[in-house]
Formats: sequence, C-alpha cells, structure tokens
Amino acid sequence: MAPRVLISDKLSDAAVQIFKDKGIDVDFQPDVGKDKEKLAEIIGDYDGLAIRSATKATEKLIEKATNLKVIGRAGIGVDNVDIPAASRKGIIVMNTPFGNSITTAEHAIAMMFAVARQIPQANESTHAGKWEKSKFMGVEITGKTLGIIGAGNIGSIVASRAIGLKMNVVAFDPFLTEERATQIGVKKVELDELFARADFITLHTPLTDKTRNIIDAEAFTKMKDGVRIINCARGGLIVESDLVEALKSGKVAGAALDVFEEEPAKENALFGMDNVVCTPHLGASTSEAQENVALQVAEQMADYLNSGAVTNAINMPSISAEEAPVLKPFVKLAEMLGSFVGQVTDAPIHEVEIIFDGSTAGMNTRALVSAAVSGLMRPQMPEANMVSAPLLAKERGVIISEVRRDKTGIFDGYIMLRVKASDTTRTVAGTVFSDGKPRFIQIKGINIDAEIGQNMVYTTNIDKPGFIGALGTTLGENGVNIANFQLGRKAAGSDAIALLYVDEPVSDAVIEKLTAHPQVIRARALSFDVEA
Ligand SMILES: NC(=O)C1=CN([C@@H]2O[C@H](COP(=O)(O)OP(=O)(O)OC[C@H]3O[C@@H](n4cnc5c(N)ncnc54)[C@H](O)[C@@H]3O)[C@@H](O)[C@H]2O)C=CC1
Ligand SMILES: O=C(O)CCC(=O)C(=O)O
Repeated sequence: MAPRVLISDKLSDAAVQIFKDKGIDVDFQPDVGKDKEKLAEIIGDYDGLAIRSATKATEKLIEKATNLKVIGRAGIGVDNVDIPAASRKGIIVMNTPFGNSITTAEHAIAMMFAVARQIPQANESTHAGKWEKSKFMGVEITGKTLGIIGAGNIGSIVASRAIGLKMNVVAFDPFLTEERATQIGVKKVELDELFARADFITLHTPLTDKTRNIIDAEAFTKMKDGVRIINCARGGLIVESDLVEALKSGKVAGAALDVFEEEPAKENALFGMDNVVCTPHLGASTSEAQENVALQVAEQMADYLNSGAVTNAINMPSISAEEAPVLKPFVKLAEMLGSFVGQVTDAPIHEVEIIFDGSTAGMNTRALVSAAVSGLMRPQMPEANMVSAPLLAKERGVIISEVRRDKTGIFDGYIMLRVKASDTTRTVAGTVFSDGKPRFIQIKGINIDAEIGQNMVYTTNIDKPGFIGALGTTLGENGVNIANFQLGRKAAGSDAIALLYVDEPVSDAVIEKLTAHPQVIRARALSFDVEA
C-alpha cells in the first residue's frame, strides 16, 4: 500500500503534485491543523504529516499518531513540534532550513524601514484624508548601527542587505566565529555591547530555553534611548508587557513585530500603540518562499517514505538518496550487532563504543551509530528505532562513542560493537559480504563466519569433545532443525562459542535443556529481523 501523507496547513499546491508524482497517497486538508480534535481523530491513518505553523504537533497528538513516521515542517522554526515526543516515538522531524530565509530577511528589512518612517501609520492617515505631513517625522538608517541577535541563515542575509544600505552591523551569536563574522561583514560583539551600540535591533534566533525572553525590562535598560526593535523570528523572544512599558516611556521609539507570544494574535496590549508596526506572521509569506518550502518538504518526506533517504532532519542523521542503497546493508548490520548484544545482555548498559574499521570508517557513521544503538535498545524497548534510540540511551545515561580507524584485518571494512554493562564487556563484529548480507565475523574476540538468520541459538561453552553431538541431539529431539552451525574458540580446550541458525524459534524449555549439558556455560535463543 502506498504511504499516506496528510497536509494539515495551507501549503502550496506544488507539494500535492510532488507527493502524487512520487507515488504517495496525499490528503490535502489545509484547515484541519487548527482543529485539534479532528486532527487527533484522523492522525492515526497517516505515515507522514506536512505542516506549517498552524498545526501544533504536541505530545498528545503524537501519542495518537500510531503510524506516523515523518513530520515535515514547510519552513524553519519547529517550535510547534514536540521534538522529544516525536523522537521517543521514532518519528523523524524535518524542516526546510533555507527555502524561506531570503523572504524572511527581506521582511525584516521592510519592517525596519516601516518603523523608521512610520509607513503603515502614515498610510492609514493619508487614506483617511488627513494629510498629516508634520506628524510623521522619521529617521534615516544610513550610518546607523543595526544589532543582529542570531547571525545564522536569516541574520546573515539581513546583515548583507543592511551593509548594502550603508548601516554598521554588529551581531551577537554564541556560535558566530570571528572568521564567519568577517566573512559576512559584521562585528561580533557580546549581547550587552550590542544593546549599548544599536540604533535598531533585529532578532533572528530560534525560540529555545536560552533565547526565550532574551529582551526583557532589564535588557531595555541597557539599550540606547530611542532604539527601534524588529522581531521577525519568534514571539517569545521579547517579553511583550516589558516592551509595552518601554514604548510608553519612550525608551523604545518603535517596534516592528511579525510574531507574538500567542498566535494567532487577535488581542494584544501592543495593538493600537502609535509606534508599533505589526504583521500577522508574514515573514515567510511570499509566493517564491512558499513554493520553495512546499516543494522541498514534499520531496524530502516522499524520499524518506519511499527510500529511507533522510534530508534536513532535526532528530536523525541525514542519509542522502545516493548513499541510501549502499548504506542500507550496513545499517542492517549495525542494527544486528546491536541486537545481538542487546539480546545477550540483561545487566544495565553503561557504555557503547562503535568501531568503524577500514571502508566503514568512510561511511555515514552517524546513521550507523543510530542503527547500532537502536538494535541494542530494542530487546528491552521494542518501539526504539534509529530516531528514538540515541535519545532513549542518553536519557538512561548510556555513554555512546565512535572510533574510526584504518583497515586492520583481512576485511576491507567491518563494524565492531563494544558494550560495557554492569556484569561484563561484550564485543561483536560483523561485515557485509558481496552478496549484500550481513555476517558476524567475531564474538568475544573469537573469529567466526556466521550468516545471520531469523532464529538463532548462541552458546558459550567449554571446548570439550561431545559438545556438538549433545547440542544437535537436544535440538533434534525437540524438533528444531539446524540450518547452519558455526563454532569458534580461543584455543583448544578453552572458551568456545557456537552460533546456530535454526529454522524455527527455540523455546525457553529447550534452552534450559541445552544449558543442562555440562559443557554449556550459557545458551540463548536469539531472533533477528532479517526481512526489514
Ligand atoms: N517570521 C517568519 O515567518 C519566520 C521566522 N523564522 C524564525 O527565524 C529563526 C531563525 O532562522 P534561521 O536564521 O534560518 O536559523 P539559523 O539556525 O540559521 O540561525 C539561528 C541562529 O541563532 C543563533 N542562536 C542560538 N541561540 C542564540 C542565542 N542565545 N543568542 C544569539 N543567537 C543565538 C544560532 O547560533 C544560529 O546562528 C527561526 O528559528 C524561526 O523561528 C524563520 C522563518 C520565517
Ligand atoms: O509557515 C509560515 O508562514 C511561518 C514560517 C516560519 O515561521 C518558519 O519557517 O519558521
């Protein structure tokens, strides 16, 4: 059956066509995002959800999204999506990080002019036949200092436009390097210095715990008298009640706001103030930007649902469409290595080290790490997948590290997993053969060559005569057919392992009988998801 996608916000029709062209069953209900109950009722039917900002993908909604695999945000800010809740459920969240940046930067510049020259107010007055020429005295922007808070994609574009307008640009961004600042032509400053120097301040950060209320009453005290503020990023960045006071006192000469603490903003203390210019979250609203983000989000979501390619995901490493087929067997291998250790480990896991040897070191190791951790977690948490597992592991205090190294053995490349648990440290290594099938090539430092089957039996034993016969007899007597048998040992008479590929699942009762043999130290029934 074709994957089903719901578009729950107003998206360009271009998205619908892309989904259809890519064989996705698309349902365009542009107003359902605003209707929480209705959306919660139907969300269980879909594999993908394409949204803008009206749909709130809350934890409650995500709980009902039993089939959902991907949420695509046609835009940049994902503060309307509960990312941890989505990650926990293994849902990929994607955005389109560049599609509307120019448009939003242009809106910020337009808002700066609007507030500098009171264009909306003068427009309204002129339409009313008042001709209030002396009322609307503006300020020039040439030679003024623009303070940019957040110099990422949009902030940098705003900087380039402002430099073209002959402004001096200072920027505060904790991740802005001196080199990048020089490259984009801004002076990197601390926040207090920006407040002290700027004639205009424009915000371009995401809304996070760190940026929420970044402009409050205290911040206003550090600013120049008569400063003008522009916010085309997110409402929660400015404490609106503090802004109202600062506007009333004249500390702030004007504010141009595209975004509000609460949206849709129907009532707001800032509305009706003389020196405030407002737009209803129009930053991204140009036909060009909306076409860009709609096309991008549909392409990305369809590619993920059709081939597993991951682009612009917030909560999962990217996998390009080109690398997806090459990576797929190694993703499977990494998952199986994790699954092997997960199934033989009962004690709490503390550390996971994933070693990429030879050719595997040049692969997309972030995706492979996620796959290995998902395999490891799944025996205990069946819902874990490549999206949720790293988060679940982190929440449980598991330390995950990776090592990439040059080829060390006979294989062109292999992956080794070393897992430190409370009881012991376990290692398992594997590779993908030319038939595209993953194999285990080493367990506990013992070399083997084991094909991986859906049902397997793993034993650790003492290398003594009679073991193989005993094992075969017990399985045979209990109707278990052995498809493949792999043995390995450190040295004659020492620690040994056996990995059997069997035709059907082995019951606990049979495992108990196997364990009763004097040569068997431990026996485990294992199962692997070989089809997916
Ligand atoms: N009004 C609208 O319609 C639109 C609004 N936006 C908003 O604009 C925001 C920025 O978008 P982009 O530039 O594309 O994002 P970006 O990720 O390229 O840039 C954000 C920058 O903020 C910086 N930052 C993070 N924490 C900071 C802090 N505490 N102080 C200062 N800087 C900090 C980051 O280092 C980064 O450089 C989005 O998160 C979104 O909320 C985006 C598009 C349209
Ligand atoms: O979709 C929209 O109109 C809002 C865009 C936006 O805020 C964003 O991309 O972060």
